[in-house]
Amino acid sequence: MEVFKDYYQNTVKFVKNEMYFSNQPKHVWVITKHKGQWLLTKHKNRGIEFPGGKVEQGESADQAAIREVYEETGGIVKELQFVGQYYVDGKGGDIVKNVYFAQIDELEERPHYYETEGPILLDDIPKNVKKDHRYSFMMKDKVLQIAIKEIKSL
Ligand SMILES: Nc1nc2c([nH]c(=O)n2[C@H]2C[C@H](O)[C@@H](COP(=O)(O)OP(=O)(O)OP(=O)(O)O)O2)c(=O)[nH]1
Repeated sequence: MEVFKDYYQNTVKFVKNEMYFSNQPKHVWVITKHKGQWLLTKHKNRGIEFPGGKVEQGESADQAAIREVYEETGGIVKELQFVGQYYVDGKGGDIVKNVYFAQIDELEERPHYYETEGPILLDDIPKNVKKDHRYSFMMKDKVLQIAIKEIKSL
């Protein structure tokens, strides 16, 4: 287990490859790649981040991951790989979130992208992402680093 502080100084506990905290997590986050580029979205309030959101009633976490990627980027998930799960007792209460990696083949243009402004493609995630106000708080803690390290080893 890796334990660290998030952007808001809340303690995050991350466990790789295992649904350690809950087998019915309520949140998902998906690190996505499209043709060699990172595929992100621009949340209207939080800024640039990988797609994700809440698991809806009657939906599995995996289904939510595929749906959120499509809603927020237009990306059609070809393959979804589970990376790990984390727990944070954060602002707004305690949450458990599944983190995935998804390879996207096809990017469909959509009339709207829910609470986001749609897809953002990047060759690289900037090194100074923590200090860059254009990026969401979700991009500013160790979850991203752990996930990217795991993805490179897949
Ligand atoms: N690292 C961290 N994450 C947090 C904290 N509090 C908190 O709600 N989160 C996560 C859970 C959610 O993914 C996100 C809050 O977003 P939200 O409630 O607006 O929901 P969302 O946009 O992700 O979901 P959706 O409406 O697209 O379904 O941030 C916290 O204190 N630290």
